[in-house]
Amino acid sequence: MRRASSAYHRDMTQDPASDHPRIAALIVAAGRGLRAGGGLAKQWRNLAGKTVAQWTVDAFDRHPAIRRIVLVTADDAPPELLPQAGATPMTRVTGGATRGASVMAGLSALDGLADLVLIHDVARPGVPPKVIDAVIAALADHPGAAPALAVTDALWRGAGLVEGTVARDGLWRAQTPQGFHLPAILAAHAAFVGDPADDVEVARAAGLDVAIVPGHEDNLKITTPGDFDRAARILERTDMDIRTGNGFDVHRFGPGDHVMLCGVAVPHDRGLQGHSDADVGLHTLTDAIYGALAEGDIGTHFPPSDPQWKGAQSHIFLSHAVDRAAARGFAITHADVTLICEKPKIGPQAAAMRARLAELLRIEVDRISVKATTTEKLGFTGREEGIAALATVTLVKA
Ligand SMILES: Nc1ccn([C@@H]2O[C@H](COP(=O)(O)OP(=O)(O)OP(=O)(O)O)[C@@H](O)[C@H]2O)c(=O)n1
Ligand SMILES: C[C@](O)(CO)[C@H](O)COP(=O)(O)O
Repeated sequence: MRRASSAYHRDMTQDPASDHPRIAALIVAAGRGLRAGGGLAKQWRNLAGKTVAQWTVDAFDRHPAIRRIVLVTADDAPPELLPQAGATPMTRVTGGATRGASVMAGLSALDGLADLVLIHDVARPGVPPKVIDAVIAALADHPGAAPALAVTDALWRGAGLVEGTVARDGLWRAQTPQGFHLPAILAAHAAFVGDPADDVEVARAAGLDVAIVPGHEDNLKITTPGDFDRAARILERTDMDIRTGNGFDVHRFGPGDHVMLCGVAVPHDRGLQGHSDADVGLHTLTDAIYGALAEGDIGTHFPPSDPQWKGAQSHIFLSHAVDRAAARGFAITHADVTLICEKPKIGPQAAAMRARLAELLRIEVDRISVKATTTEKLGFTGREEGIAALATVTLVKA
């Protein structure tokens, strides 16, 4: 049995002889969603900004272990609502009249192209990465693995009146993805007669052991109309992307009668030297934003070798970084700048600097901190040879 490893990389060789199993996600989306009502099948409906199917595809697309996605849909799936592929290759195949038939269509399309397959309901858009991780990890030791939650409420039998209580010990609420070694589950589905509740039933009928791994409440299946609101709340909560960037810069003193710091001209008996106006505070903040975006640094976007930036006002650089963040859907929620110098004194200028940074970052002034420190006469700032600056920014994409 080829062992699943935690060291998955999308750029691994596709060589079937590789030590790493090739893992595919099979997303079944050929159902009619009758219990959810609303006309349009539930997987094509909008949920917190994108279709249910797009959320589900994205959950597997961004999981680093998944090499390939097969999406199973009905022939009449609305073309304009089909999910877009991301970095992971995705193919679409036509499903059947039952869930089992749709799974079989997807498995057949994957034959020979994967070692492990994770079979997932499109109607579970909030599947957390750690649930996918747990299924994959368990496949190292078992031919099948599936997430589930222990039943915690009392269970009754009855209709209108309670007729009895059912022992809940050892009962589980089954979820997906249900993961298997592909050849084994393909053979199991091919041999199965009837309409299985899920792939675990098929696997067990073929004598395959299926390990139970921890499921998650966020992995709910949208089944009835009320599930849409619950799923939207989960996705809005879990899809937040919060980033921190840091920056550091130094400029040396030279001749002059002021220094530019955080966009404010501060009178001083020397100036700061640099290719631009040498505003060490703005440069540091700009680098922090590029860092949070993982888009290089100020030199990447404004090369010092380019004469057009000679003497440039540094707010141009900061505004570019702020525009990049906005274009990527990020809001800057906080910036903290520390200026390191013996002189000039920063305290009397800090309010003006915060106000200018609020304009440039386009956020409220109470989200901006400007502070200063000395190095106790130690080092190059202590000897008053230059000014150093540190910055930290927080970016949030909701
Ligand atoms: N012929 C079918 C039937 C179901 N499914 C998929 O299997 C999963 C099972 O979830 P379920 O809630 O039963 O979906 P539906 O069958 O669409 O819903 P309903 O039973 O309410 O019609 C869903 O992802 C559904 O799209 C499928 O691919 N092909
Ligand atoms: C596979 C499944 O999601 C496990 O919980 C479920 O059985 C499929 O949906 P259905 O509501 O039982 O049709």
